[in-house]
Amino acid sequence: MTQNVKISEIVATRTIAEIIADYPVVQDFFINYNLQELQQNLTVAHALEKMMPEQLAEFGLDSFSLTAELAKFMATLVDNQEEREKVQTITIIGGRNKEGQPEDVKLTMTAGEVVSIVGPTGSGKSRLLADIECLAQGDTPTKRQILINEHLLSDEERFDIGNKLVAQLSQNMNFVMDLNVADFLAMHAKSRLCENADQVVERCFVCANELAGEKFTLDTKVTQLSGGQSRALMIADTAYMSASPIVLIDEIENAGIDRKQAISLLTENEKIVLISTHDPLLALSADKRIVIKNGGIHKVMETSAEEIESLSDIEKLDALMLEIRQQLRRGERVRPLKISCS
Ligand SMILES: Nc1ncnc2c1ncn2[C@@H]1O[C@H](COP(=O)(O)OP(=O)(O)OP(=O)(O)O)[C@@H](O)[C@H]1O
Repeated sequence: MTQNVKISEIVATRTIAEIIADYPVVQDFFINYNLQELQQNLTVAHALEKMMPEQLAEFGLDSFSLTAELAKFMATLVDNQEEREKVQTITIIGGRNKEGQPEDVKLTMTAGEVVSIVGPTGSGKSRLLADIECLAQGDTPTKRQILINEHLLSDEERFDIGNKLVAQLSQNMNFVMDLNVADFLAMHAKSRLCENADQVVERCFVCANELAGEKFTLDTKVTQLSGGQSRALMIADTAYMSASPIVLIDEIENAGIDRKQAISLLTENEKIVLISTHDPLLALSADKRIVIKNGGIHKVMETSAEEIESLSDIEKLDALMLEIRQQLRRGERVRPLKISCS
């Protein structure tokens, strides 16, 4: 409420130029209503007075309702920003494993932390990600609770903020809209109120192509992208356009993309990143790992100094496997290997 009063005051008293200086995305609001010609040295109300009423009537608006629309737009902008900035920690409070035994865990993850989730196939890794995605409150099969900043969320908060807090990159991504890559990215940039949308779209495209094995163009239809290319596109999209402070990744390893680069991209900007994985390189690149067994959190382990040291050897092994994969893909014979085990 106080926030909305403050925004109304800003809209009523500041010039358009001043508002745009503080909230650059507001420029897009005026472009949407074809009002880019408004005199920027005036307040919104004064600038609108100087316009032909027909111009606004085209959108079924008058000066009063347009000012109210702008205040609403700015309030949403500020609310979203504040909610994201507010997330310092997420906490998992244990529930029950598949046999109904208690999961004796309270695990808190802080902004900037990368946590991997490991465990046998079918053990419950994706379930844990799903619990975080829906901000579970004891109402999923695991009976876990997820706290934000150490607080239980009310139903209203949970459904109101869930979508804004969590970005999910799942195993199977199917695009349903038949847009090309350029339009798809532009649509996302717009709906997420990105500043400098054109630049962000370009950056996403270049980055997605760096991550993906096979190149694609801005004209490629998203429905024609391969699994790996779609994954790469969505990783770049999440990294550059999503302001969600929590990123959940379900098995990135089979996508044929540069996983290390993908993770370092996603871990920029103080996000909390959780990755379910069977890949040793990814598991050990995290700050800690959650070990899942029989549907429950069995252990939480910090990545040790020794494990970090062995990462460079694991990377060499990984590069070797990649090279073998490439040879197979190119239709070549796999060259003899010379491996020494210590
Ligand atoms: N604590 C639990 N209580 C009840 N059901 C559970 C629990 N944990 C997981 N499950 C269920 O077990 C099934 C397998 O779990 P899930 O798909 O999360 O496994 P996974 O480790 O991600 O497997 P994969 O490595 O093959 O992707 C799912 O149906 C899930 O809902």
